[in-house]
Amino acid sequence: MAASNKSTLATPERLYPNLVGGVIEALETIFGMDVYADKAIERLFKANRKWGARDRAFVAESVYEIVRHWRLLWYLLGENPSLKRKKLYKIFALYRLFSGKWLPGDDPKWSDIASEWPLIQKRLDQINDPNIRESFPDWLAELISPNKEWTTLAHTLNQPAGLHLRVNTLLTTREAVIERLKAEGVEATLLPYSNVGLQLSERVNVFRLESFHEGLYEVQDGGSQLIAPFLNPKPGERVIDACAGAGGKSLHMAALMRNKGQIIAMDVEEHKLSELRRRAARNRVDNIETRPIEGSKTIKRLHHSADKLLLDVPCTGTGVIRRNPDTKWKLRDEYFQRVLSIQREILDTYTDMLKPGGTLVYATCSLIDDENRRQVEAFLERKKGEYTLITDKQILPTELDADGFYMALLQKNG
Ligand SMILES: C[S@@+](CC[C@H](N)C(=O)[O-])C[C@H]1O[C@@H](n2cnc3c(N)ncnc32)[C@H](O)[C@@H]1O
Repeated sequence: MAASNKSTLATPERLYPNLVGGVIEALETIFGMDVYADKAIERLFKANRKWGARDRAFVAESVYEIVRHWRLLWYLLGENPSLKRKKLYKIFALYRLFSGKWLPGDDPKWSDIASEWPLIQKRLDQINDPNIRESFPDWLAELISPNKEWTTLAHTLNQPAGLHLRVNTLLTTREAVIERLKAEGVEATLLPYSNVGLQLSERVNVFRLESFHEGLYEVQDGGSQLIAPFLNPKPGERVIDACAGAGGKSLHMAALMRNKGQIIAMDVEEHKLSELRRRAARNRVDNIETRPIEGSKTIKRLHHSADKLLLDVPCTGTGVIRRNPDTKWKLRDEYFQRVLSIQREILDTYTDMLKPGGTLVYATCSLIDDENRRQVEAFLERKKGEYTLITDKQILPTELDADGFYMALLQKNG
């Protein structure tokens, strides 16, 4: 957080106590009850239906910014993190001052923080450690930072992410969608690095637009839009998307395949596949068949059946920290180890579904090498010459306006 006088949102004329109270309540839920920020905010909004768009934006922005800079704010205060209300109000006030936002100076609630400001500024000037400055736990920074410009990357991961769309080329073109959005009052421009991508000039709720309900586009980060073309599925092929979730990449592959051939979209969570079916109907995609994974039999039945295979595996989500800043505080080593072992198992067993000579993409939204290149190298070694790594790529938010992704293209030798 750079001290600045600019707020991305209109600052309310007053700091309404109920809104500030909402921010505090959300922080208590996030840190005290281990609830993700988006869910905590959703809950808060449901309980306060009278809040208007501006109120909601104020609460959401304040909560996200405080979560992003949680370590730094407590460091500046010179105290250990606490969930005591009084302390949280102090953290809120510090966040306002620090980001150059207006704080009512004559309110006694904020007076002590205002008097501590010179000391706080001194502490700030003396920080040399990027993990404190950019608020990352040391253990996580150690995992992400090797071979990367850490200071810049950590800073970039604290910038709110933009809103990207993937245009459904089965129904329309990027240019036509730009025009359509304009008529609906939304400004969009071409996303330079994805030939189906658009970026919106401001965050708007596109889900309420008619153009969205017509299936003309999906909300999908630009980095994520690079994964389906990396596998390059062709019309008429049989493709398996083994960790399809709600189908962001299945739908993209269907468009690349011109709706011809077959995509088998699998996941261990059936509710995600039912969301995928809803999205497919909206996108007028009819070459996707969903199949829940109920055990090893589901995989065995598809032995040697796919021309192409996408393994978009569960991961730590460290590439999407811009969107989910609480990952920094919620991620535990135990979960990290579990995810590594699930990835290993998916690689070892799901690759049986690929035909000899077929290609697969292993992908994560992680910035940690253990989940990425190292995971792939270990797989190649275990499989002793059965597979060849064709190429791999790490997308960094410092290089593209995108979330962080890793993708590796492998061939099953014939
Ligand atoms: C990164 S997400 C997939 C996102 C999705 N491909 C998309 O583009 O929207 C990983 C998915 O893997 C699923 N998953 C977790 N464990 C799995 C397993 N053992 N086999 C298959 N899928 C699994 C999760 O439910 C989650 O939907």
